[in-house]
Amino acid sequence: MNAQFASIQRQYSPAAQPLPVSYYEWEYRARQALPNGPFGYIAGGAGSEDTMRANSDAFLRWRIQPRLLNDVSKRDLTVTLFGQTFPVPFLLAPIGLQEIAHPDAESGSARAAAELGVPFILSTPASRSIEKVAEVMGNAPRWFQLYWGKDFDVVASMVQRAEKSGYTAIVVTIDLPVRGWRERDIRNHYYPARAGVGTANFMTDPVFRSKLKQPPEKDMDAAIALFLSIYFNPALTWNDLPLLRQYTKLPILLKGLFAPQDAEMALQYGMDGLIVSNHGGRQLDGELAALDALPKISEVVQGRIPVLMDSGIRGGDDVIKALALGASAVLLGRPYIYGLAVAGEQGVKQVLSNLITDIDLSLANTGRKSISEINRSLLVKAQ
Ligand SMILES: Cc1cc2nc3c(=O)[nH]c(=O)nc-3n(C[C@H](O)[C@H](O)[C@H](O)COP(=O)(O)O)c2cc1C
Ligand SMILES: CCCCCCC(=O)C(=O)O
Repeated sequence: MNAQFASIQRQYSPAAQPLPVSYYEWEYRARQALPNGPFGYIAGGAGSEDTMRANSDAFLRWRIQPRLLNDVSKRDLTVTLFGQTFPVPFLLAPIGLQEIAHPDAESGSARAAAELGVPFILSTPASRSIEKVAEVMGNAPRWFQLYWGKDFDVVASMVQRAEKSGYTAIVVTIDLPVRGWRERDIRNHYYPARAGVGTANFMTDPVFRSKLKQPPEKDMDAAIALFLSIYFNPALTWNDLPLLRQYTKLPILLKGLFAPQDAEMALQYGMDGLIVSNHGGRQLDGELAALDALPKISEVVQGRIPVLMDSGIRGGDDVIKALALGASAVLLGRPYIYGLAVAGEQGVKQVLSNLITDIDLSLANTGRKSISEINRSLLVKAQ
């Protein structure tokens, strides 16, 4: 582990500050910190939350079989994606509306990520703008997640703002043509976007603003109505994808991909990367666990483009299992938002530094020295 992580680990060690350690403690403390509405929005999934549970259960069906006596005194956690080398094999998943968790919001998460060199993926429905987050991150690595709404002028404008502000990849999320059936939100009557939460990238967008009769500062209701009317785009198809290429030179990844046939399509359409994800079980209950979908997708792709994965990553062993099943890197979702909810930026930093240490120790205990040495031979199916 490099000295920077070691010193942050000491600075934020649970002994020095009474912050949680395990995922379950963070979740418990977040539940205490937040009202029902925001907590349910973050923690909840679609329907009866079968898929959300399946995401975690899937990791239990694989067991790690270490190979020992292999001098693991020096270890390398780096991964290289699209020519950029990152110090750890995970990125922060795009999570919108972060101000419902804590006033530090995306600025806090992005600052914590930047301090540790963990790449941060900013969401389209963020509560802090593309430019604001770029400002707090300096030169630290960041990608932009795109919800491709109904108004392509606005979509293109956001992508170009991201490119100009130093984001180095575009993640197009394709698994939200419409909102999922989220029972906790229905029960709690919780629809924060209707109150304008998560609209920072729209309210600051010159093209979006040009479509309003009055600026949002003068008529917020009309601005929110326009946002809601263009946000979801159930009509999007594969044939729309080439258009995006005309507006950016950045690598384009598709997030939310599940079927091997769709992986074939993504290759045909020249996509640069894929993220196997079921949105943390928030969209379609009954879907396969994300980890179970990963091996077939990586078999189709055969290493031609990076395949990333999220939905259910909680600890270092989960990261190792996903990498062993073909992921080039993984995305961390809810765990860091619970860190944000409990202790703002410092909570995120603690969650990240714990995970980094956990991955490092787990790697050593598998008998591997580097992420590139992780492969399928590390795993056996649990009986
Ligand atoms: C509160 C919340 C908001 C999210 N917002 C977005 C988003 O704006 N864009 C996106 O692509 N995915 C979004 N996701 C999905 C995450 O990127 C990721 O796929 C998911 O959290 C992975 O599941 P896990 O957190 O259970 O590991 C969101 C997830 C949560 C929990
Ligand atoms: C109208 C705003 C919807 C935001 C969806 C964000 C997301 O991906 C999620 O909640 O999941």
